[in-house]
Amino acid sequence: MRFLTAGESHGPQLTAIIEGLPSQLPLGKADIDPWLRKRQGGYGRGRRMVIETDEAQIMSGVRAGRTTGAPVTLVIANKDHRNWTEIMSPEEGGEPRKKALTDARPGHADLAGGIKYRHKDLRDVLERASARETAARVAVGSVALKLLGELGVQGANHVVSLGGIETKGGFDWNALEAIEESDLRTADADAAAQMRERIDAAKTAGDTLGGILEVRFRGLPVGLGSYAHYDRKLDGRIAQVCMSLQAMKGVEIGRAFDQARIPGSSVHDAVRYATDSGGGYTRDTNRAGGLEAGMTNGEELIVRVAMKPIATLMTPLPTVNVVTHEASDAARERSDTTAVPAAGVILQTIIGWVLADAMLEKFGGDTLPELQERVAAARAYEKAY
Ligand SMILES: Cc1cc2nc3c(=O)[nH]c(=O)nc-3n(C[C@H](O)[C@H](O)[C@H](O)COP(=O)(O)O)c2cc1C
Ligand SMILES: C=C(O[C@@H]1CC(C(=O)O)=C[C@@H](OP(=O)(O)O)[C@H]1O)C(=O)O
Repeated sequence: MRFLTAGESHGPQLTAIIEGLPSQLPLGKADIDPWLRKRQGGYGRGRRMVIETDEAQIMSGVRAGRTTGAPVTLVIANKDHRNWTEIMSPEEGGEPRKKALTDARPGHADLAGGIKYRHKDLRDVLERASARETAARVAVGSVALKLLGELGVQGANHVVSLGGIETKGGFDWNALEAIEESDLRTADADAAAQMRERIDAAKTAGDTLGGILEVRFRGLPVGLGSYAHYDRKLDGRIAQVCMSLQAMKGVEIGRAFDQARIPGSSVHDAVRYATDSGGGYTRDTNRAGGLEAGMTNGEELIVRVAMKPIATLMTPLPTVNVVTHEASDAARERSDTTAVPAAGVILQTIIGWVLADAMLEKFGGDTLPELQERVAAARAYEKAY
């Protein structure tokens, strides 16, 4: 499978085209829109999220609630565009240049992007660098999650820490409802209350906060990805999509950074075979986070990602005006104080894409029923092996 997205933050719409989906996959707005709404949520987001109520229009590739095998086109309107029609107009004219953004924000794409594409109005950079683009990626990823669901794979995401406040108790699949109900995507209500206070304080100070997200998937068959070549290794492919998400600066599988400090006997997962309960391999622990040698090993996939604090500061850092070269304060654009909870939602959907793609690679199939048959056969083989 492959996909492309297009669209600017304040342009008319975001567009995504997915190619290579099997036919006969039940698919409708109801599979996509809840993910778009979740991505907009979370305590600490800015006023843009009040303007937008994201929903996807399915423009091709689906008829009567099922994929046909043709490319699927998804469109998400930017409601805010009506306030930016002149500034964003593709026509040549004065308006965009009059309001040029020239005070490059440290931590954002502005300066390097301006030099790279030779823009002096840094809006030409930020419009596409903006994480608004992630609405399109989430729409695409939600389709992947739908496919995974049909193949018996379930995902989850939660906030591990935000602004230095750690959640306690780890992750529990039984706590999914509490996570979904929390505006900080954690079942730890005490930590959430502290996070809210810290976000309020950061906002008052004109500052911003980052955090750590965890994404999990269970029900994955053994052997997605491969050890045979670097670009087929699933850990590398997962890290790529995570790192390509705006503001993500670190990825670990399992608890890799802690494990780097302790001996192997406390890191690797002992193997058993369950002769008494219908067969199948089990592990005493899952410290590897479900991946060995670039392949799923049948255990739960655990990915953790570090998000840096938002770059746009209302109490700005010193910068330089790229037209006059004079010292100035970094541009103050409307902005989020934190987007950590939203990032968990995005990460789950985009990792879901990698997993769905790896499923299709291993099992093939032009249609969902063929894929389902092959996955079922692989699961039986895994147990008996
Ligand atoms: C959901 C989400 C929302 C974001 N909102 C903002 C924002 O309001 N203001 C901002 O400066 N950066 C925001 N960012 C981060 C920037 O887009 C990002 O830092 C920038 O594109 C530079 O890329 P890099 O941080 O990956 O180096 C957001 C990121 C995500 C994932
Ligand atoms: C629009 C979204 O996020 C935006 C991401 C973003 C950035 O610089 O990345 C900057 C802000 O843009 P605006 O100035 O329009 O409020 C965020 O709101 C979104 O997530 O849908």
